[in-house]
Amino acid sequence: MELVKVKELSKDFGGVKAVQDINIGIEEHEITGIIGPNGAGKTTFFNLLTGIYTPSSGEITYHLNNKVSSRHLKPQKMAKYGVARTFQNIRLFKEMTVFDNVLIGYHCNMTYGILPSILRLPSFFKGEKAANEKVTELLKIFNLYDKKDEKAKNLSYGDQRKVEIARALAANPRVLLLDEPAAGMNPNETNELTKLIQWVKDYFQLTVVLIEHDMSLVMKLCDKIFVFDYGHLIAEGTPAEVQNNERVIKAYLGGDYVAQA
Ligand SMILES: Nc1ncnc2c1ncn2[C@@H]1O[C@H](COP(=O)(O)OP(=O)(O)OP(=O)(O)O)[C@@H](O)[C@H]1O
Repeated sequence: MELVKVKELSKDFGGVKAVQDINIGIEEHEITGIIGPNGAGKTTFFNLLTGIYTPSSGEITYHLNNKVSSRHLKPQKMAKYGVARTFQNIRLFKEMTVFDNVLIGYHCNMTYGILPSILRLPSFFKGEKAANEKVTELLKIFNLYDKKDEKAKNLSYGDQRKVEIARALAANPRVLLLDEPAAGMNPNETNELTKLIQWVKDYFQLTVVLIEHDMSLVMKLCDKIFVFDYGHLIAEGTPAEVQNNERVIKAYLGGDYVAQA
């Protein structure tokens, strides 16, 4: 079943056509990769998917609990719809602890309002307990529990990326969008992350969409790959299909990559 349908989607910035006439469907419970050279339009596409940008034309439709289409997409509403994301440039609260950074992701799940918090009503304590349990579970999954009281800024780059993913998962999403999750990671960290993404996808029954330049991660993880170049969709298919696509080889991967793959 298609969870996200993108129809004739375009985004212009003045004269720059960042995304042009994209038509794709994202299947539920699959890992979908968006790849392409620098400037191909991948991040712009994510920003359209999460309501940061409004399309110049075309439409995005999420088939979640309710049908949600482009004109209702707003960044602050995405978590409520069941869509969470991470960013290419890590956006943690650097002075806050690892635990509190992940806890923030949970806040949109809190069912009690401000009054129960102020009055310390039972619903407040119940909510706090559930939040603590969820954050603890996620930190253990990401092997970060020992670092829960560290300030985020003191963690390695790889660990900061994991905190960001854990924070996105704390919102209990159905769709997880990862913008270059392995950027800045060494090969061991990338390998660990590759396994983790697969694991959390299965465990939390997620639909994952990721942008990534690291081809080892993309080729191992993705069920389907869409290749962008100059804002256009130039190819789509399984990792094997995409690797052997002439247009992709020319535009992006290069002959060397195919030899390694
Ligand atoms: N806010 C903006 N204003 C003007 N131009 C923009 C804006 N955002 C992106 N662009 C332009 O749109 C094109 C696509 O950029 P985008 O960042 O989406 O590419 P990308 O595939 O994510 O690249 P990278 O892999 O380097 O992150 C580029 O030419 C970029 O300069």
